[in-house]
Amino acid sequence: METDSVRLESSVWLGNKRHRALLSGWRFSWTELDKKNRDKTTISVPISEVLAVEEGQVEIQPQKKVNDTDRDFTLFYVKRSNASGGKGPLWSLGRSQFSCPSRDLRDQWVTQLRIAFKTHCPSRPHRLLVFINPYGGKKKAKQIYHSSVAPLFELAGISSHVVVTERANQARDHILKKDLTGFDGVICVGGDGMFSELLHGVIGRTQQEAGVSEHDPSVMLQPCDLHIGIIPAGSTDCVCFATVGVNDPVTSALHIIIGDSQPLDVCSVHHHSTLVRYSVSLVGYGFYGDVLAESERHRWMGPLRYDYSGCLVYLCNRSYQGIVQYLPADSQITSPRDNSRCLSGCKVCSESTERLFPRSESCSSLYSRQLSQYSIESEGEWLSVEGRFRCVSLTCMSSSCPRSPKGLSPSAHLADGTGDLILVRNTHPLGFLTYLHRHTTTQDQFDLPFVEVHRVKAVRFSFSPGEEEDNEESQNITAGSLGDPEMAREGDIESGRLGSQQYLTGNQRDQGMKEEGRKKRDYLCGLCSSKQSAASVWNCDGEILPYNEILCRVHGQLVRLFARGIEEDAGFRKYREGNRNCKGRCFLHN
Ligand SMILES: CCCCCCCCCCCCC/C=C/[C@@H](O)[C@H](COP(=O)(O)O)NC(=O)CCCCC
Ligand SMILES: Nc1ncnc2c1ncn2[C@@H]1O[C@H](COP(=O)(O)OP(=O)(O)O)[C@@H](O)[C@H]1O
Ligand SMILES: [Ca+2]
Repeated sequence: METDSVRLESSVWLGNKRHRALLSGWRFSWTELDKKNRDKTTISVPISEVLAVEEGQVEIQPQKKVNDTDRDFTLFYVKRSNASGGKGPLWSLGRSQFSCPSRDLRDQWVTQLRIAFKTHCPSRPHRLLVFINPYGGKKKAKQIYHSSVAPLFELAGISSHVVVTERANQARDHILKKDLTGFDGVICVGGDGMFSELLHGVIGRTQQEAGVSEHDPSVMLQPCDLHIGIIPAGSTDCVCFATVGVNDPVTSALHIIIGDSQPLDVCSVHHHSTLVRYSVSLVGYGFYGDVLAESERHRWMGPLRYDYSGCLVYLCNRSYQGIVQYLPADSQITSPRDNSRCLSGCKVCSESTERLFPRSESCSSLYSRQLSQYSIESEGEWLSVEGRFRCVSLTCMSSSCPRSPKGLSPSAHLADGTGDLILVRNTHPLGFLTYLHRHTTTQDQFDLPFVEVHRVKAVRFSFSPGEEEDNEESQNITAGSLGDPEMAREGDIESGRLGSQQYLTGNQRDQGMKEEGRKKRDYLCGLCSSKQSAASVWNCDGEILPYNEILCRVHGQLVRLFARGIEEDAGFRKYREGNRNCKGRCFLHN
């Protein structure tokens, strides 16, 4: 329940200008007064966006410096950048130094402001577990964290335990196995692959603790309380961009500090009744799978590897035969072509919370929700599409990123419990180029005769193995029914990005890894030179999955991020669109 807000009002000085400062209604504002005591400009900051109040004149960059005069205090708060001419999603640290008429009044201001943000913002994190991937993106994650993020955490009184990873999956395993008592959130400094490690750790741990089997595709997964924060320092940074609106370490750090909370839909991916991955941004076959596989050979190029591989794969001109079955979402509510955008405070997402988690949920209604949400057995509701596809993608969110500021599905929602399925049928090379190019412009990429898009709750994919992809048996070894997932986790072999990330045991795992490695190698070598009928691989949030058949389900609002969705007003939209129009491509704040 909301407690009464604190109130204080007095005259203060900012530099040599007199102001009236007012703390009231959970806002702190200061108004410049002219010589005749008339109001000039007012700046108003919600208490929820105040980071810290310090006695004296304080600076934190490059180092904390305090000039302790006994009538001064410094306020640190979230400042919307107006570099774009409007209130875009880019935030910076605001700092204002106030001088009070007396020390007593200064002490009152400091006390009251601190009381205000402590009582009004109880969900701010106090202790964070931070994972830094020193090899992600342009290999600048450590520098980004220590120079731009750590000083802000310190200023806000957040203590952090930092782990610089030494191998792939270290962050995931840490979250799965180590004592996390006292941590209010886990943070990754890296790209989408690093985020994915945290996602798997947090979901896996929550299910372990709740006694839920992740391998059962019809199970109702337990929503996760531990928040995930992302400091972007990777190559695509799609999850950060799509949930914050910009890839900027300071903006993300500020969202973390003020304890923002954004629920996120997650898609589970099963192969033959075994959970193989979770995904939030992309489960893609064909073009996106081929680009990812090709890009792994050029990792030394850093983020540019995707552009280079994208061109190569485009020139290969490949398509794949398959069957896609999907369970449509309720088309009465929203549609992927309704031209809406999921922005901060999205009504569709907040109304979905009620639908996904009814308030009067008893044990029995929880059970009935499980059955109704996952009535996979009601075969009549599934629709089927067969054909030859350039690419097939499923995304739980818009998947916007600097390469594509409106994303794979611009009207998708972050937390509505649905995903968008995009089917791009085989077409001539120029047609496909038009489709790809439209991701970077304001033109509608779905308004093409060979593209269809559906809002879905679940999808089954089955691609026909081609001549090179004839070993169904090896897939059973790699990811068949593998028994106790807990046992498997214990002995999980460390692997690079191309290695197995499944929870396998003993010989099965070794054999499976060899097979999987062989398939990936064959795939990479065969790109372009192989026949049209060869299989692609799945791109699952940047991880390669070499299966022909998978089952995907969307789990509404399964995890929570320290974010609030994209804040965008008309001014920023104009700036963004202007940027795009002038160059055709729009790379924002990367
Ligand atoms: C002619 C211009 C073509 C431009 C096409 C642009 C389409 C961009 C859509 C991007 C969707 C991104 C979905 C997110 C995927 C990431 O999870 C994954 C891994 O990221 P990271 O760990 O940071 O490396 N990134 C990719 O798979 C890159 C796909 C790039 C495709 C060109
Ligand atoms: N110390 C490490 N050495 C090797 N790989 C790592 C390490 N730490 C994390 N990884 C793996 O690196 C992959 C890519 O990391 P990411 O931060 O997403 O960078 P990028 O966006 O450039 O792909 C992730 O899948 C992660 O599992
Ligand atoms: Ca969604």
